[in-house]
Amino acid sequence: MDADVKNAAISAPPSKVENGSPSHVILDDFEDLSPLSENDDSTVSITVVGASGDLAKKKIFPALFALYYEDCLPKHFTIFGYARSKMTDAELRNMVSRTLTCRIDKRENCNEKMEEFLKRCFYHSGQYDSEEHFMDLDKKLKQHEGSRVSNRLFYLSIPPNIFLNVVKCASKSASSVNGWTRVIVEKPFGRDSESSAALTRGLKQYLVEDQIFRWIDHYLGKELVENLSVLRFSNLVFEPLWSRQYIRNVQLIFSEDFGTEGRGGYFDRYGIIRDIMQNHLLQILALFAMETPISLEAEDIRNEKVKVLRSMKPLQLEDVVIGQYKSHTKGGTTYPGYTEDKTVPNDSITPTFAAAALFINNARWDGVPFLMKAGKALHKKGAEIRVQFRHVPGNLYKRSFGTDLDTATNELVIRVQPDEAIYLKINNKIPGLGMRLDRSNLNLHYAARYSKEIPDAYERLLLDAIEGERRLFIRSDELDAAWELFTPLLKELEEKWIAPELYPYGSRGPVGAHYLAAKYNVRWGDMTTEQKA
Ligand SMILES: NC(=O)C1=CN([C@@H]2O[C@H](COP(=O)(O)OP(=O)(O)OC[C@H]3O[C@@H](n4cnc5c(N)ncnc54)[C@H](OP(=O)(O)O)[C@@H]3O)[C@@H](O)[C@H]2O)C=CC1
Ligand SMILES: O=C1O[C@H](COP(=O)(O)O)[C@@H](O)[C@H](O)[C@H]1O
Repeated sequence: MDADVKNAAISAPPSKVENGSPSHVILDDFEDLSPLSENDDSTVSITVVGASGDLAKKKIFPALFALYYEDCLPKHFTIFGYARSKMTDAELRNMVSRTLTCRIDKRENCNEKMEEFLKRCFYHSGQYDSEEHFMDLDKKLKQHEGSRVSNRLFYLSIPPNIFLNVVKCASKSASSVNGWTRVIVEKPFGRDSESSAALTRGLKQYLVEDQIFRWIDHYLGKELVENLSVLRFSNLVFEPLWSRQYIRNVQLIFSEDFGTEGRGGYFDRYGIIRDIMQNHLLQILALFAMETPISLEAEDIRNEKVKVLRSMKPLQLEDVVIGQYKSHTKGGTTYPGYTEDKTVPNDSITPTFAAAALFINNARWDGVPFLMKAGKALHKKGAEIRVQFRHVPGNLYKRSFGTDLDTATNELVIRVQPDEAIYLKINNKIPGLGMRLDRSNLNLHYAARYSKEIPDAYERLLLDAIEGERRLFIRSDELDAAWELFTPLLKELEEKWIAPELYPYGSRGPVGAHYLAAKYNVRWGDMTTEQKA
């Protein structure tokens, strides 16, 4: 990309992000978001590269439609699908409409809005490494943009080995000449510190940092993850407790009740530690544990997150348990083991489950175990943060809890998905003449409290990228720190050829995870039966 084009890209026209504050931080309702740009002189073209793929169909097109439905896209916008598969515009529209299953489905005028939306969707077939094909795309984009200032967003929804080819061709042949050009790069961003640094160097040959919306971490766009800072920094009752003085341990738990079906080829090269822990769970940990940022500006939040990541104690092999699911028959149905997937080598030792104990070496968190657990093909689907508090010193009601005082400690649960909720387990007197206690939940159950559906994380991230807001994307020093933490462990696992503990499809995962927690006097909160929140 030549210098002029780079400069045009950096000096992006003003968006709704003014004075660095994302406008939606202060809004309490998604509907309040007005169209991004009222400016009739500019247009945004969004090119979904890899439009024929799984993610594009499942997440990106539905999110774009939801944004359109909510009037959050600019007045002038065009969406292009780009991939090698041969397709006409009509075929793309057909594919998109068949897969547009999203939260909008049951809303008023959905069909009408969808028709309007589809009229703005087009397709261009081309190779990923052909500057000529991107030049053809550029011509088509120009036809739609007319004489307006053109802003262009490329979403790389393709396998990582072709990220660089696309960035090279798009930047050389299809960059905007008078507006901004931005590129959203999907995960995985490398396999380790070295490959991640090499990818960053590669991207920087063609783009400047401001243009790169690196490694879209869609967990940061989830409603309850976004709410973490609100919960902590806008309620006096939590922040004073948020330290080693009152918190015994923090648990970050991700589970899926299905295997790698259809994605074995990708997954086997990465495994669950790279797929979930090094990014989604670690990002949540950093947000959870960071100090109060100076402001809500992206850079201030990222500065605090990176301090947490750089304070982490190196991860020890003995603090990690890995597992892999095996075939299991239940109710007459046989669920295949990981290595039975045709795209996975028979002797694969790639972990589909991992648990780890991490520590932050700083004054606030010294000695507090942050336990992470992530697995596929488990008994349920969910993601949650569990904060287990310390015992009440000199507890007057000790006798009411029998010998197991651990069951009497408070626990704050932030259920990220499904069925979003925040609840606090407390001890309470059972009404009556006697003095008997039970455990009850102070419960903020989203479905009961709010009538609105929750936007998909991809909607938020796409909107932010269009607005130029970066707080949910990962800065290069954050990325480096995340890889620095996990790379030595990943290398050791691979070099020592450590075999994962097998667990049956649909089970609660390897027993080793319980021993790991027990080593730190912790019980996994999701393993105990608890009152339904
Ligand atoms: N799917 C998901 O749930 C998630 C995916 N991601 C990431 O998003 C990106 C896209 O994922 P997903 O849609 O699942 O990927 P796909 O495997 O579906 O690939 C997307 C498109 O890329 C093209 N493609 C696939 N393999 C190759 C290849 N070897 N060489 C060149 N082109 C190829 C195909 O289009 P064509 O043949 O038409 O050119 C395909 O439709 C990846 O980086 C993935 O890691 C991240 C989170 C979740
Ligand atoms: O990034 C990924 O996330 C999905 C889980 O996302 P969710 O929003 O459905 O919870 C996971 O299935 C996939 O393996 C991983 O790459």
